[in-house]
Amino acid sequence: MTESMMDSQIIDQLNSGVLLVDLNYKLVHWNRFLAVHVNKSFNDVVGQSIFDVFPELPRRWLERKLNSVIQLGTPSFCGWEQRHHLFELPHTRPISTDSEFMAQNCTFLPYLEQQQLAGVYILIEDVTDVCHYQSMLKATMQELELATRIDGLTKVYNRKFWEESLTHEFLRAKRYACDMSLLMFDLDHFKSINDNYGHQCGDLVLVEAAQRVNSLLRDADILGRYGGEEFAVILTETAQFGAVEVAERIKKSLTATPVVFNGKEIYFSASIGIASFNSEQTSHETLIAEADAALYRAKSSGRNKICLSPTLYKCS
Ligand SMILES: Nc1nc2c(ncn2[C@@H]2O[C@H](COP(=O)(O)OP(=O)(O)OP(=O)(O)O)[C@@H](O)[C@H]2O)c(=O)[nH]1
Repeated sequence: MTESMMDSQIIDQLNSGVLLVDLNYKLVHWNRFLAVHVNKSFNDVVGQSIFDVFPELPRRWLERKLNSVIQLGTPSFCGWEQRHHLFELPHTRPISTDSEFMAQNCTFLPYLEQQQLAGVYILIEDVTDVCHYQSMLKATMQELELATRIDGLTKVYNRKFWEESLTHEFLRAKRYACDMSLLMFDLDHFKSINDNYGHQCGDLVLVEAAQRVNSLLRDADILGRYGGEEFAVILTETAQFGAVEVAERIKKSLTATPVVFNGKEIYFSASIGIASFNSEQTSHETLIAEADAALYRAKSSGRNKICLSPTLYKCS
């Protein structure tokens, strides 16, 4: 057995495509893997241009690639992350993937005959599994990243992310002298809802309150769960007057209809504190402290009220 016969037997056993083109891009050889996946025997295609056999190939790009291998005599590579596939070969994996075609890593190697460059070998490696698992990993990472920002119960932002956002918005407002307001609201007598109807009912009220408020806000506003039954909203580009309007809407929406739990109607309300950005405030914490003080006044003046910071506005 000659060395070249052994080579071609090994090449035929490979679980990757091996294809040889001459300097005019005509097919000189391909292995069994390709014959199976293209569903054509080598004899059907020998001597034909690679671009006729695979009309889907990006001709200009591939010609440039092959030319550089021919001219420089050095290998080249195209991974699936750059191009998912070059050749439209079906994949045979029993997994659902994003594409009906096999994801490929393609390597281009100079082919020498008697020390002379005579063509280019193209190795086609099936990386459908790698591509699939990478996509799954990416999706999971994105979900995880989202989970670190979201409150598990109410699905609004958690306190950590919300406070980071406030830091950012505060700096922006200070730098560009923008309007910005903060609403902090706390459900009234929430303990008695838990005590009278159970924690599941309390949870339902929290979820419903968050949803109602979220539906009233602009896309640029940032709603977060600050703690237990306390929420906070950053109203970007919103001065005090606008913030009062939003607070009135929230107050109305929360009290308008009850939550129904086990056939019982549970009415609920919230007390709301408002603080607006001004250039004398030194940090976002000042703003929180002012909104919190206003919320405290809303509670102590009877609940289901809106109060502004500082005390220049009477609670309504
Ligand atoms: N169901 C439920 N209850 C919660 C959750 N987080 C905090 N709480 C409850 O919320 C209640 C808050 O009670 P308080 O701080 O006394 O406030 P309140 O009863 O709303 O009274 P005011 O705020 O003064 O109107 C406590 O009973 C907490 O256990 C939660 O995620 N789910």
